[in-house]
Amino acid sequence: MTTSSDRKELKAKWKNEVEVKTIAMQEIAKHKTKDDNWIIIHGKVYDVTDYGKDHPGGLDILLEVAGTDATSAYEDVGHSEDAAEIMHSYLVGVMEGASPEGGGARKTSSAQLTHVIVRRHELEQSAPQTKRLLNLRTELAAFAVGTAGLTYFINSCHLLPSLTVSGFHATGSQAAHAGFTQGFFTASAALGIVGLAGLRYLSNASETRSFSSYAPHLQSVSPAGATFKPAGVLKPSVYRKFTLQRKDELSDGIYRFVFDLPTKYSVLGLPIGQHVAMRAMIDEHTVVRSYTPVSNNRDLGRLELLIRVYPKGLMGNYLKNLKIGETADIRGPKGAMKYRRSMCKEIGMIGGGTGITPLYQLIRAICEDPKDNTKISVIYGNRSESDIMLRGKLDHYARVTPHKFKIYYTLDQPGPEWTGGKGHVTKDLLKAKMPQVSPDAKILLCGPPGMVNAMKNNLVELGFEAPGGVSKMSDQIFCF
Ligand code: HEM
Repeated sequence: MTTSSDRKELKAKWKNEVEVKTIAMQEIAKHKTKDDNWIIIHGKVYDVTDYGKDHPGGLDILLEVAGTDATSAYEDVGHSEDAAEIMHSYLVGVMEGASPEGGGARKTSSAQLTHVIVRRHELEQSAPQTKRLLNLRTELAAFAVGTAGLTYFINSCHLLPSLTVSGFHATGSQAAHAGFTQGFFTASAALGIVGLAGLRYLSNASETRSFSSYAPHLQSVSPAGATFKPAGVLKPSVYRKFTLQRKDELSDGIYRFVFDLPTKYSVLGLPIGQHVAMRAMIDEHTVVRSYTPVSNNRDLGRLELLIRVYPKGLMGNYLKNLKIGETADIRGPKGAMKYRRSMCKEIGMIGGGTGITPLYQLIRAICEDPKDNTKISVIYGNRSESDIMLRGKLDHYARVTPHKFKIYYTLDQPGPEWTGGKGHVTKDLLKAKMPQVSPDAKILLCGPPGMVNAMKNNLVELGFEAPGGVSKMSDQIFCF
């Protein structure tokens, strides 16, 4: 972990390093091999040849962008501050034509841009309206309270009757006038109170315009909330501490870890399809792993992870040994997938082992959303029956929403009683279980790299478009 003094040192170093040479694009483009890999991020040139083997995202992904501007790919991943600091040590120059801050080469993904525009639009629209409503509400409240108070005062002092009866020997018209005045004040008070209640109702209703303007405990209205990015507790580039509330071993090696969010009404703020990164110091090394929670924004106050703990798995064992009440560093959301309702008509999913967790996020969102009619077909492969994760939930969705969700389990080592699929996922099985190639169909893959690569090749042979090295929402075959 980098301390604040390390950070200061790095910043000072960085200041000097800004004076580095300017490099032309033609020159940068020549460094595009495993043994000589330069990339551009925000207008700065980095030699990542030596970093490849240590890169938590893998060497291959850095090779995909070798010799090119990798800014948008880098930004799409949602790297942490740590990544930005590590990067400084690999700086070799500034791209010719880039601004001193590197802003010239900075690209903002269209998704981010849309988000900012929508937010600004919402603010412009709603702020004056809310202000107007507030002013009106205050004025009416003052009027109502004032008139009600005056009426009460007049009535309680019997001021009007005494005026009419004793002092002035009221005439018929004076008595009528007093009655009118009393009636006027009473009616004004009543109207003021009714008006106030009406305005309160209207301004509450206006809050439904923007998801983020709800009080947190009102935010999780439906799984469709996933199409927004609610103001959750996660921070994309800063790790926050979350306290372990419980851990259970569900079956051999599969653990559930439940972390508390800051309050019991807090919303995690994870768009469907995205994941979180967890960081820990293990044997003096910083270890970072990505996990997709099985809880979502509807599960207020908690973050739930389902993890297979392998005997040598660093983070799995770290979590297994974490005590209740201790904290873990988590940041997010991360990842290129942000599911939107009815993003396509059919989704095929192929999951292997723990790779079911990101797929499950989408399955849950779609099956629990009556307005989402996307059809999902899943092939879920495991070694043995006891390795199948989330089986109860998956079978439940297949039972209650059979018109949109089908699942086919296959095992490498099935027991004698097993009636599902056996062995590896073949091209024939893909043909039988996955959607046909169409612009309205997507295939999502998540599992061990061997499985993912084999599936990619088979699907491409079946006619699906081959994806690039860095996953994009627009890919027909999307790899988590
Ligand atoms: C000098 C440049 C880079 C540095 C220092 C760097 C560093 C890191 C670090 C520290 C992580 C762990 C997570 C975090 O703390 O953010 C990470 C993850 C990752 N990085 Fe990079 N990175 C670089 C460039 C890139 C580029 C150009 C790409 C894409 C083409 C990329 C793709 C990824 C991916 C996919 C992950 C894994 C994310 C996950 O597991 O959720 N990185 N990187």
